[in-house]
Order: sequence, then C-alpha cells, then structure tokens
Amino acid sequence: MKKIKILPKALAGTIAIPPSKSLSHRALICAGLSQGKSILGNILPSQDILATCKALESLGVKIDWEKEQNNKDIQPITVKGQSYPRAIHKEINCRESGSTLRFLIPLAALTGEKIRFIGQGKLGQRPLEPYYEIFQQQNIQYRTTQGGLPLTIQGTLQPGIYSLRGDISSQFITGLLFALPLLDGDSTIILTTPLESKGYIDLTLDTLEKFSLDIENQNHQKFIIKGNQQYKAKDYSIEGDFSQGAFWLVAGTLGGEIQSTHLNPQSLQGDRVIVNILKQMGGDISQRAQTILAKPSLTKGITIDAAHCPDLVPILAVLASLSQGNTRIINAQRLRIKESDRLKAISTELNKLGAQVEELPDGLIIQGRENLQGGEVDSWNDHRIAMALAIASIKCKEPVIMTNSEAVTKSYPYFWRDFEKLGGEIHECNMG
Ligand SMILES: O=C(O)C1=C[C@@H](OP(=O)(O)O)[C@@H](O)[C@H](O)C1
Ligand SMILES: C=C(OP(=O)(O)O)C(=O)O
Repeated sequence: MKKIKILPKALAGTIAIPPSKSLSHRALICAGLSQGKSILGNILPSQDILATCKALESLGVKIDWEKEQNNKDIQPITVKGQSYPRAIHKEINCRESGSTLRFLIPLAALTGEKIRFIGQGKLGQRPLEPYYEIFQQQNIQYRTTQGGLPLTIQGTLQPGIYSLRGDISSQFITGLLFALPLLDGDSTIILTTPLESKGYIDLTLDTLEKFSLDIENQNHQKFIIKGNQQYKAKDYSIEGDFSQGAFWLVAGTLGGEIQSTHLNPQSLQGDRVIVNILKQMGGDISQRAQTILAKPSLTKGITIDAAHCPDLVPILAVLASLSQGNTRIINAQRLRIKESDRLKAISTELNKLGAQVEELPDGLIIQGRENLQGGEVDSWNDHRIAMALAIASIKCKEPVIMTNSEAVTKSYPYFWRDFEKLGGEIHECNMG
C-alpha cells in the first residue's frame, strides 16, 4: 500500500494521452480471433490490458510484445490469432478487469471445456446475472461462489435469440457480439431495457467491422448477427483515451494551460462528451487536429446525465466541487458496481478534502466552492478515484495525502509520472 503526499500546485504543459483501454481490449480480442498475424501499434501494458492478453493466451492466442511487458511503455504488439478459441489453460485470471471477465466468458463458452474464472479486488462481486440467465436457458453448466468469482463454466453457446437487459453493463452485450458471429447459425440480441453506456457498443461494432465482421445494429435495441463469420487479421494503431484525457482537461481548466495530444476529434468514444460538458460549464477548450487545449477558466454547475459516460463521474465531481453553484449528476446508479462504489467513494473522499458532495441513490448533488482544504484521503483501490483526487489537489490549500495511490496501474501505470511531468509535486510517505 503506497501513501503519497501531493502538494497543491497548478499543472501546465503538454501531455500525450495514453491509448484507449476500451479500444485496446477490443482490438486484442478481435486480433486474437483472426487467423494470422495482426500488429497493433500503441498498446499500453496496464493491469487490465495484461489481464486480457493473458486470458487470450489461455484460449490459444500468441502475443509478442516488443519489449518487456512490465516496463509500462506504450508499444506495438504482434497477435497471432486462433480463428476459434481453444482452451489451453483451464483457469483465467481477470485480475480486476470487468471488461476482461465479461468479454471472455462467452468466448470460453465456445470451447465446450470446463473453464474457471478468477479475479481480484471487487471483481468477484460485480454482477454477472445476465450471463447466468443465458447459461440456464442454454443448459450451460456453471458454478459460482456466492453469485460471483470463482466461476466455473462448461458447455457450448448455441445460436439463437439472446434477450438481456441493457442497463446493467454494456459489457455483456459486447461479450456476446464477439462470440456469436463464430457460431454455426444466426443469432439476435434483443435488449429488454434501454441501453446505457451506448458509446461502448459503438466501439465494439466499429472494431468488429475493422476485422471484417458484419453485424446489423437496429437502433441499439436489436443486433442481428450472422453465424459462420470469420475475423480477418488487421494492423492498426489505437487512438488516445478520452476517459484518461478527461483528467488532464479538467486539470487544465482548474490550473495552468494543458495541451492533451492523441485525441481523435472524430472518436466514437462516449467519453469524448467531456469536451462538450467542459464547454457547457464555461471551460475554455479548443481542439486542433488531435490536440485539445484546456485553459484555466471559471466554471459553473450544470446537470450532467451520466448514463452513457459513467467513467467520467469521479473527475466531473472534482470539477463540480470547484465550480460556481450546484451541479447534479444524474442516472449514475451503475457507478456503485465498478471497481469501488464510486458514488460513495468520491463523495466521501471529496468531502474529506472540504467539498460539499451529497450522495443520492443514483447520483450526486455538488455545491461548488473556490478552493478545497486538503487532507487525508484513500483511493478505495480504484484508479479513477485516485486520479480524480490527484487533480483535486490543484485547488487545495494544504497537501493531499493519499493511501493506495498505486491503484492507477489498473489503467494508467505512469499516471504519477505524467502528473510530475506537468509540474506536480509528490512525495512518498514512510508507512512505518
Ligand atoms: O466496454 C467497455 O470498454 C467499458 C464499458 C463501461 O462499462 P459499463 O458498460 O458496465 O457501464 C465502462 O464503465 C468501462 O470502464 C469500460
Ligand atoms: C470500470 C472500469 O473498467 P472495467 O469495467 O473493465 O473493470 C474502468 O476502467 O473504470
């Protein structure tokens, strides 16, 4: 457990935004299901991405990194795919990655073998019910531990009609979209409640198309999937991550001027909405080609609908705490089933720093102020809470002392290095 002291300082400068985690998971899986070799430029070996790589290796995919995997550098990798998954190892460790778990379960259920999924942290308690319902309908054997991990499955998915809710996690739909085209008959996914996190399904469909798959999307409510399709290998580079870029765009708004590069203005990432939200709140944000410039500005509270951009909520709560007036974050119930209960985590920790955040069952009400006080906080072992609290330090009067700061490795292993690169000052505290 790492404890650090962050001194209150404005950040400024230029930062290269790391590659999108969501797009990296998808590209790795599609390349892994293609016969032949794909070269994926720009992959960051974060904990979640390493979990997906290891999981794919368990299903017979070969992955070659140019350098050591744990040197944290962005690098190209070569994926030698298997056109159909084979169970090489019968245990898959998804670490703390919800995406890895939910994307890989349907692929494991193509092998017919008995496969055990394990994980760490809160992953074992994150919902899997939509898959259990499908297993029951299709007579796929499964055994859970109190509804969660370890989970053992054995059986083979069959083509047909898949009805599931669209508002628990879009990751179930993505997982099915990867597996169903490989079945020997046609399938349809029908959502029984409106889809939330819509942008993530667009990322899935776009990546599938890049790998030559054909899916018919009917208003994000019904997806028609032909069977007997084949993934075709593809080389390409992953674009920058708007969910990570959001931390630096808010930092630029609160402190010095920050230029964030590698952010595709045409990106399908749902979290690209951060640009519009910041502008609506009064932020001075401008984009030229792949670079977004955030200048210090006075912002004001608004109502933010988090249904399609849940990962932005922690950093938006920080911005709202330092904006004039009230901000309401609505439709954010699903934040309670992420790496931490993010509504509770961010409200508790920001309030410790002197903010005024009220937690509602499905959202937050935040009364902004000019500055925060500072103090001792914890990341709740959640990368997005750690990064959000780090940015809050910019406007604190006193240092922010944070325990479990290493949580950032889940998605952004060199976050603290980038924080210092922009002028941030961090000291490690002795835990003895
Ligand atoms: O598909 C993806 O890459 C993701 C989907 C979202 O989850 P939900 O669909 O559960 O909201 C998001 O929160 C997560 O960080 C990544
Ligand atoms: C929720 C997240 O990821 P996952 O669901 O893949 O664990 C996240 O990165 O914030």
